[in-house]
Amino acid sequence: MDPVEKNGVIDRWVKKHLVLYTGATRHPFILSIRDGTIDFSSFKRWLGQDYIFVREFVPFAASVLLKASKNSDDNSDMEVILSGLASLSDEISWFKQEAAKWDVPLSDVVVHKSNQNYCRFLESLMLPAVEYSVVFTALWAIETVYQESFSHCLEDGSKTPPELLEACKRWGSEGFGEFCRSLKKIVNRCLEKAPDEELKKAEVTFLHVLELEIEFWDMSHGGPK
Ligand SMILES: Cc1ncc(CNC=O)c(N)n1
Repeated sequence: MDPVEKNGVIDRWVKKHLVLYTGATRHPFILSIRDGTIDFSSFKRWLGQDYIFVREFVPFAASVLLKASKNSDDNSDMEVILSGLASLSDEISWFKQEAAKWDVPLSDVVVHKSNQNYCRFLESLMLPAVEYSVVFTALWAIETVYQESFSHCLEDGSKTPPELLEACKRWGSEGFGEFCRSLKKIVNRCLEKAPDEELKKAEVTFLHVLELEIEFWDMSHGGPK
């Protein structure tokens, strides 16, 4: 086995699509948090939209859990996803608390087009016919973009405003990093065994997540709409 093969499919894809990957994980929105120049109205816009996204993400994660219980050849997959679902329960409470702190009325957030597109994409992945390896690739990518983005705002030398540290720690912490590494191991295992056509589908799904994440950041970063 050559060293590239040994690293697994995911590392190969990240290398192959590094420009898009970096576009999602080092977006100007994130860089503005890290260098302290962020406009708080952008953060508030992100907060309201992401609360809506996360509420849609819960049934998606649950659909992956369901597929794990039926298709997985490793019964620890289910435990990993279940722990993710448990954190989402915490996360929803956090969003509500944070929104109150920032005076963002969650009940009347108007869903932005980019968010709607992303949620529609999640819905398409919830269909029973979509393969386990494909949905797991999406789950890994969605979580990892946030992990890589927010951990960047906690690194030495970052000037993240203290008001935003808690948000950054939610996804940038070591615990969430460990969770993402567990997801990556599972995806690599699934993809190693996937037939070529399924592998191609998973790669396209990965790229689609990156594009949707970039559009999500764009929406937060841009002017009021
Ligand atoms: C747009 C987007 N992508 C990924 C995440 C992280 N997953 C769950 O919280 C998120 N909250 N929002």
